[in-house]
Amino acid sequence: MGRKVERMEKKIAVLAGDGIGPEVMAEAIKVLKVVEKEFGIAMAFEEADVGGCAIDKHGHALPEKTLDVCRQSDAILFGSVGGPKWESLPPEQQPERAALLPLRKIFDLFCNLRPARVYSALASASPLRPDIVGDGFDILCLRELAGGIYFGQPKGREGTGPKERAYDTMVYHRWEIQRIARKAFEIARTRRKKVTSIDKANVLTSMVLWREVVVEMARDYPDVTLNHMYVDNATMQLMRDPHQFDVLLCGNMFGDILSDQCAMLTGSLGLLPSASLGASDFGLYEPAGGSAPDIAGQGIANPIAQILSAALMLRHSFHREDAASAVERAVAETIEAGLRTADIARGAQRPVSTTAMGDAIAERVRRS
Ligand SMILES: NC(=O)c1ccc[n+]([C@@H]2O[C@H](COP(=O)([O-])OP(=O)(O)OC[C@H]3O[C@@H](n4cnc5c(N)ncnc54)[C@H](O)[C@@H]3O)[C@@H](O)[C@H]2O)c1
Ligand SMILES: CC(C)[C@H](C(=O)O)[C@@H](O)C(=O)O
Ligand SMILES: [Mg+2]
Repeated sequence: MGRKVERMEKKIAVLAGDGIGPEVMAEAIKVLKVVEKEFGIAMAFEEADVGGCAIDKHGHALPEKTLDVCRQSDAILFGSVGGPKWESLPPEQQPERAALLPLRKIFDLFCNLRPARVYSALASASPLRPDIVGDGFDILCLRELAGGIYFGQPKGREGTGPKERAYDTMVYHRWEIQRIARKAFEIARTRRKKVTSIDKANVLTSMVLWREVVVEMARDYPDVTLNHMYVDNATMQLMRDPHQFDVLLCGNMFGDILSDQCAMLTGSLGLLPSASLGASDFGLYEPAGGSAPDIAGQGIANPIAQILSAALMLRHSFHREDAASAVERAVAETIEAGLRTADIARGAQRPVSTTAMGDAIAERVRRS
């Protein structure tokens, strides 16, 4: 079929984590094993402990050995971390703070792509009215991932009694805004050429700088339309008319919040993949949603976000557009064929298990 055969083996650090992480990860690996065979991409998968399960086994959410596995890999495929079991630990030891945020920071993965698109067969799974969903929409939530209030200093907690206080600081440097804005404009050029920059410049000084820098950067991209929107209005506009958006350029916290909203507007959080990228081909790929403790262990989680994250890895870290789009097509066709996990089943539709959804997608990749 004239497909390119990769000579170099791609090393993938597989960090499944907690809750539904291992369940959905198994389906993504299943699909990647078919890709390996059908598309001639040699892949070596190395599993490593992360999150709450790593705390239980090794006393730390991100053991040094896991970090070494990541350092020696071409990409990280990440599941999810956290859950009620570890919520009583001191905040800085909890899986999210002690594993996921350090991974993003250590590898300087500042650029987080969260593509939210409506599959035509799934339009009825969206909570939006049919006349609003229309033929569907396709929004790229582009989230700055290595700065902002998540990492800004100082942060802390001090004092006791009524005077006890706790604080976080929203900090953005010019260079941090420049590099994520450049990505937004470059990506918009490959799409519908529109960037909506989300801020709260009417209140937050860091967001005043955000807006100024985005305006400056836009001068290099006269072919791209730029507009600005306050984050509170954006939550409303996403419900009212999602079609007005192409690339949503967001800081770290606003992107976290708006991406969950975008996911649900497409039908479920279980559909939204993500790619966290830096300056090189290396990336971390994970579903936008979390460990879903409410459904973990039941075999009913939707594996699509994890499988689509693997597709993003094929595209962005391995530059295999052919394999990436084959996986995305297989997902679309499986949905067209009527398969639904519980989160996207509506009315009389009978939900299938996590494994059945993974099997069906893998089979379609095999036949592609
Ligand atoms: N990347 C990550 O590791 C990550 C991301 C978000 C939340 N978390 C952590 O996960 C834990 C639970 O957080 P939460 O409940 O706020 O958010 P969550 O994303 O885990 O779950 C929110 C809701 O979405 C549903 N959901 C999520 N993914 C799904 C899937 N694949 N299929 C079907 N339904 C799905 C869940 O069942 C739940 O009802 C917390 O510890 C949180 O910090 C981790
Ligand atoms: C688990 C948490 C630290 C994480 C975030 O806030 O970035 C998650 O919500 C996400 O969207 O990736
Ligand atoms: Mg989130």
